[in-house]
Amino acid sequence: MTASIAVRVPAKVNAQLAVGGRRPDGFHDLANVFFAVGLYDEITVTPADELRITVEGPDADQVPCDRTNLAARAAELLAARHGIEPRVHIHISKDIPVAGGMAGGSADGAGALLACDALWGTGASRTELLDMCAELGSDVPFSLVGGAALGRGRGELLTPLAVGGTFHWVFAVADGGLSTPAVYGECDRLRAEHGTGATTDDVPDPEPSAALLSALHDGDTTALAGALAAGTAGSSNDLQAAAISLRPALADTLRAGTEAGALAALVSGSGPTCAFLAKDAAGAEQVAAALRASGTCRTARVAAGPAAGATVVRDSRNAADA
Ligand SMILES: C[C@](O)(CO)[C@H](O)COP(=O)(O)OP(=O)(O)OC[C@H]1O[C@@H](n2ccc(N)nc2=O)[C@H](O)[C@@H]1O
Ligand SMILES: Nc1ncnc2c1ncn2[C@@H]1O[C@H](COP(=O)(O)OP(=O)(O)OP(=O)(O)O)[C@@H](O)[C@H]1O
Repeated sequence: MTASIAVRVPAKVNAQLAVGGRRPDGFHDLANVFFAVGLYDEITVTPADELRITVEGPDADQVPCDRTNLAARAAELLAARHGIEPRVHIHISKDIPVAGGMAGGSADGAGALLACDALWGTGASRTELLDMCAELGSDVPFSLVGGAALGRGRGELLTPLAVGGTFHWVFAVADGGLSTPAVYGECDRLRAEHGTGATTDDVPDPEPSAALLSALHDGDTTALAGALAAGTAGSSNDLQAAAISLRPALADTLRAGTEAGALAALVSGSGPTCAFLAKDAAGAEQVAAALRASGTCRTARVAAGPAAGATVVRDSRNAADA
């Protein structure tokens, strides 16, 4: 039987994204409260003559199938570290919106790393995997660990967070993505325009919100809704103003979700996906239906969390699949 391993990896929303000044290396220090939700990409690896990527799913045409794909870069990185050739076919079944601020590419990078490590028997430790994830991108370590975590540094230095319940979210998926560097750049531009300066000398160090962390810890949806709306300009996401500046129609999407009964509305990470917190599963379905009917987004998806991180779900070398 051909060996084949499949890994499932969740999307994320940033419950808080406090953005510090631009560092000399171009990145921004963050207090990034990552929260994994139950929307998944599945990455399947099988031995092949050479590295090959295929993608299926509604947005597959927007995903590169060359070596710029984060999954291909992950396989090459792992192979280079172990002095082997990355002879693997990586198939991505994509359900996470592309360039949507939900770490879809990062999920594929983390998933490919875990799957190839199992396929090749390279036996990387958790620390080595996390180190390679950080090399691939700031969001990639969280895609591996999932759950909820506070990300410091550029987001790669993770501390797991305890979450005391299930939270129900709705995600309004936009037509077309937003470039993450462009949104950070717009955040810097807006800060400079408002006379605050944009570098680490000018902007206070980002700090996690105590109220938000305790709402997560207590599983308290009402308290979390309050904390999501409590940051700069009415959002816990410091990139929200920049995303709206680049895509003004996002303000209409946020309003439509709020009018539909969402407890809180915010841009997910660098956007353009908008995230809405709902009271419960039925409330989430209701907000999603209203958003779909509002004409302010391409579609709306419901997802609960926290969701587990990258997980092997099929291994043809084992009799029992997960
Ligand atoms: C917006 C978030 O999704 C929130 O979790 C992340 O901060 C983005 O993480 P990512 O997509 O993994 O980003 P990376 O691939 O590491 O970096 C892409 C680009 O985003 C900008 N970037 C990213 C992370 C960070 N802390 N500061 C930044 O300024 C930089 O211009 C960088 O060149
Ligand atoms: N496996 C991948 N899946 C999706 N996009 C990829 C992948 N590999 C590389 N890319 C490129 O990365 C860009 C950003 O895609 P991605 O879906 O990761 O964005 P994102 O969800 O906004 O990321 P983040 O939330 O981490 O900032 C895409 O436009 C695409 O060109």
